[in-house]
Amino acid sequence: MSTLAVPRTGTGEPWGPEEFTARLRAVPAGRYHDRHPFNVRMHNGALTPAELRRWIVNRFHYQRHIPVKDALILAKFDDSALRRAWLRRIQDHDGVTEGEGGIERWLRLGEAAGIRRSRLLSGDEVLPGVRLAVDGYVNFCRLRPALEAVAASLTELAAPTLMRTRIDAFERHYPWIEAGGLAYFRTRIGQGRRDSAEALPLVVAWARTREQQEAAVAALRFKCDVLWALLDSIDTATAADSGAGTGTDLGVAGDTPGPPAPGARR
Ligand SMILES: O=C(O)c1cc(C(=O)O)c2c(n1)C(=O)C(=O)c1cc(C(=O)O)[nH]c1-2
Repeated sequence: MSTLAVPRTGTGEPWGPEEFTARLRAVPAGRYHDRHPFNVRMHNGALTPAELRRWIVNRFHYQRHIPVKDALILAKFDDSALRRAWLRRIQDHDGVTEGEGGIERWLRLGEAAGIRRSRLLSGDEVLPGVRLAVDGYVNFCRLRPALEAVAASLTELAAPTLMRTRIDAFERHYPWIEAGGLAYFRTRIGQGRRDSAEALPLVVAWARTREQQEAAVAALRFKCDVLWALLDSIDTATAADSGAGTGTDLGVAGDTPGPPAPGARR
């Protein structure tokens, strides 16, 4: 796992809170997935409907696992206030009642793009690399200490800006997606800000030794790699389409799903 590959000296004096915070912030500033070629093409309006639909289908796999990894993190806390705060994250995605929450909003995004919710829910078209990236994140949160699992969520420091860029890009370049479908992204701007503003002081307070601080920075790097690898996988499927010259649209609403993406799990 990449966290093990990151050298940890752990021998130095701990960084002061300001330096540590700056080092944490520098991670997504340098390697967040907003720079990934697939996202760059999305923002430039260069994606075909088939490519955008493939992204929506595959990103749903990430979305539906966020409350799972948050439940694993919650189980590590021995403090009621912390558990309450983390429970809210789960509710942000699952809703408090049926028909609410981020997962429901993502399903509506799919519908706004012409993808039936049953196709998202089936998971049939999730690419192998996307499965591995998401498993990697969930298992990281399962196995690593709370400090590192919470530090990994700090990619959200960069997410609100990306959400704004994405909303602008969708409105400008992909008007065939019904406007109501963008509610997921609009809601996440505030939630991402609040989540990262809450998590950052926890990480700064919990990491008392240099080794813990370095582990937190490594966790955040690992999470950036998860997001990057996820897009690599989607991008490779896109490249395979172009190579085959098909440009097959896998996502149009209909009772019969299109053929699976190249490399998709059958
Ligand atoms: O669309 C994106 O680019 C993006 C990125 C991230 C992120 O940075 O991890 C999250 C989300 N979206 C998101 O919607 C979301 O709910 C979320 C939760 C978390 C997390 O690690 O706890 N990251 C993200």
